[in-house]
Amino acid sequence: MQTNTKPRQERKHIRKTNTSGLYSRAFQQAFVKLHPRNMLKNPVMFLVWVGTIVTALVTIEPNLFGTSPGDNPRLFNGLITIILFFTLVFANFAEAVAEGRGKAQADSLRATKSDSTARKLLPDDTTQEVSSTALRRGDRIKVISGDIIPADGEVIGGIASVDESAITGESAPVLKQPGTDIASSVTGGTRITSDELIIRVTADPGQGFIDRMISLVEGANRSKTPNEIALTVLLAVLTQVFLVVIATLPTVSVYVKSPVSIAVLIALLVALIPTTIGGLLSAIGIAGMDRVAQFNVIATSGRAVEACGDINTLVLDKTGTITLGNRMAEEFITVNGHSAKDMAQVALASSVFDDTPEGRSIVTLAEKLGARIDFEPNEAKGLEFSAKTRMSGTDLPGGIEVRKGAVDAIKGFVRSRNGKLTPELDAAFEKVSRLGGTPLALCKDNDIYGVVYLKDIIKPGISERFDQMRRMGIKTVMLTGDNRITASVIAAEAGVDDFIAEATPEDKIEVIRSEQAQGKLVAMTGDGTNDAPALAQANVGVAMNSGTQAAKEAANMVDLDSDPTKLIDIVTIGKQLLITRGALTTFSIANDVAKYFAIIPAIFPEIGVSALNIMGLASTQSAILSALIYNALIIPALIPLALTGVKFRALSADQLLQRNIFIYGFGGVIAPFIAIKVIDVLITAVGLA
Ligand SMILES: Nc1ncnc2c1ncn2[C@@H]1O[C@H](COP(=O)(O)OP(=O)(O)OP(=O)(O)O)[C@@H](O)[C@H]1O
Ligand SMILES: [K+]
Ligand SMILES: [Mg+2]
Repeated sequence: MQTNTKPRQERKHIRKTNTSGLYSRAFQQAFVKLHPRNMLKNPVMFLVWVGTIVTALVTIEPNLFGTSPGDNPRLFNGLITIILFFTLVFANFAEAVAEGRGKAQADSLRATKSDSTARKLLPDDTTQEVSSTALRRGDRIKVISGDIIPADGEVIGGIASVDESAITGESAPVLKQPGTDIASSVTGGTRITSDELIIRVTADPGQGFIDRMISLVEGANRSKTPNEIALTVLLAVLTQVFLVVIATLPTVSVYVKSPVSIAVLIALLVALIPTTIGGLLSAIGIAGMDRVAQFNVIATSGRAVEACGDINTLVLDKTGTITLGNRMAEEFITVNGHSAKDMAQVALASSVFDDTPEGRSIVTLAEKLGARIDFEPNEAKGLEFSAKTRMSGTDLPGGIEVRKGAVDAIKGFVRSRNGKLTPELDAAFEKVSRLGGTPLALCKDNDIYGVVYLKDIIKPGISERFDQMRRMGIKTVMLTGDNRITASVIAAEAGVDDFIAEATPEDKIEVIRSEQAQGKLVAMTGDGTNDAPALAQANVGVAMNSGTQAAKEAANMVDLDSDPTKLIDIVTIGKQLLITRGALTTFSIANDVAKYFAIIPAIFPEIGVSALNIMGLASTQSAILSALIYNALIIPALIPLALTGVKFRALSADQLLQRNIFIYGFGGVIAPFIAIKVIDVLITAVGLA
């Protein structure tokens, strides 16, 4: 087996979104989002919202809820109100920036959509000009070179090249023709660049692929993911606990003769409840979907992206996913005393009707070796390759049957016609298999002529990717229709954990089910109609954009670049999303330690808790304001991290947890001590407190 030693070509396809004006629009949105209907969705921030209103009231009338202590309660309460207000604005800003990136992408997609006129084919095959919005599922339309295809559909006539760059960003035109699974589906909004096509419309207006993409990247129907809901509930419970604790403080404070004003209580509450993660939570989720979109993958829901982070098992095809997949006939190995010329002749006859890349490469090699068609093609009949029979071939005039296919399939064919099998055949089969190639046996009636060596190459860099997966605790399973020896050679070289050889399409769904029965979450890629049930069964199913409509509908993600290895990148993004959320939650809660040390001694200076005043803050007021200012500023400070995700390393879940607790837990305790002290010095210097 030869492998390419060139470094792996990075096929990143990061989509560029126009970010000019993104921040100013997000800043405006941050104010719009202050509407109570919006704030209610986030219990932690809603409490801050209520607190802001109360502090605003005691700014206007300091004695509204009992007397406010201090020299100038109005100034102090006013400062608290401003800081709380900005805490809300910063949290909304985080969400708006995350949403804004998706909106920019939606706008660029929308630009590809235009209400054009379409040529609808009437039952008598004459054409009628109609508006593209009048087209319905089932209509037949004609598109000619230069047209924007007005709707999603299946090609039922003609052959033409189509520029799909509007959705894939890839400028090379794609050939479209009827019949073939892959090449017969077209997407509305793409442009036909040659010839003409007859298309059967498969989507009503507004329901097409681009329409769905727009609403997805816009987050129009984004709903919270299960993990996000769980965390929201946890944060709400934590918030309630602090609320109860703070509510008992006035009683305590009367007892220790150190009255605490309502504004101070609210400041203390806001400092202690998890506003950092509460403010960044939805931004983290939106950014995760957005990162997937930047990889040119469209996810149908945030849930799907998040599920990627929990994946235990990755099911991958061999041909085209782990290997480059353009299997070419490399060599004909003759058996049973047949000459090379005779074998080439039979190989050509077996493949003239075989339209697969394998079939075409066999024709090319046979012709190179001098073979020529020596029968009347109109009197012969082609037998298409199927993954079930694992054979293809031609019925020649005069009842002669020429077949090629998987060696055991051809052996079965020959045996059923009382042909003889020789050890020579097994030797040729083994030779090709041990090279990691696909051996195809070739026969004419019951006589075996030899073995065709279909050569394939493992994608450069793929074994490093599998190593990465293993370190993350993800099991990789390779599925192939190929024989056991070839499968084991490729599996060993690529470094997958497990493989299944001689797999039928049904085996795929079986593998997924059995992994799921053990409580595993499974991800897979696929493109054919065959794959649709397996894509639906998998927890994460990624369909290739080049695939059939059925596969795309069954999947929860569509890869616009049709690159099966993208699944590995998506899993990484999902993991990163979960890790980012965990890290920022840890950080947010660890922050409380420092805020506690800053505020409690400041509130109760009389009763000796000043022993806690290890920070040596200037005054009660300065301590409270410093803690609150830190609490507000930490949100925008962490927006970049929330949007890009914490730096990702391929480690097991346990190692990652340890590492993150160390960095974000320990860092979360230390950072506010320093920051609050610095803010205290600054605001004292400018005379604010
Ligand atoms: N055009 C063809 N004509 C005859 N036999 C073929 C042809 N293409 C493939 N085969 C045989 O059928 C087997 C099954 O093919 P199938 O496409 O299901 O699996 P595969 O391509 O080998 O594996 P993978 O699951 O990685 O795609 C192949 O291993 C090969 O032996
Ligand atoms: K807080
Ligand atoms: Mg295949």
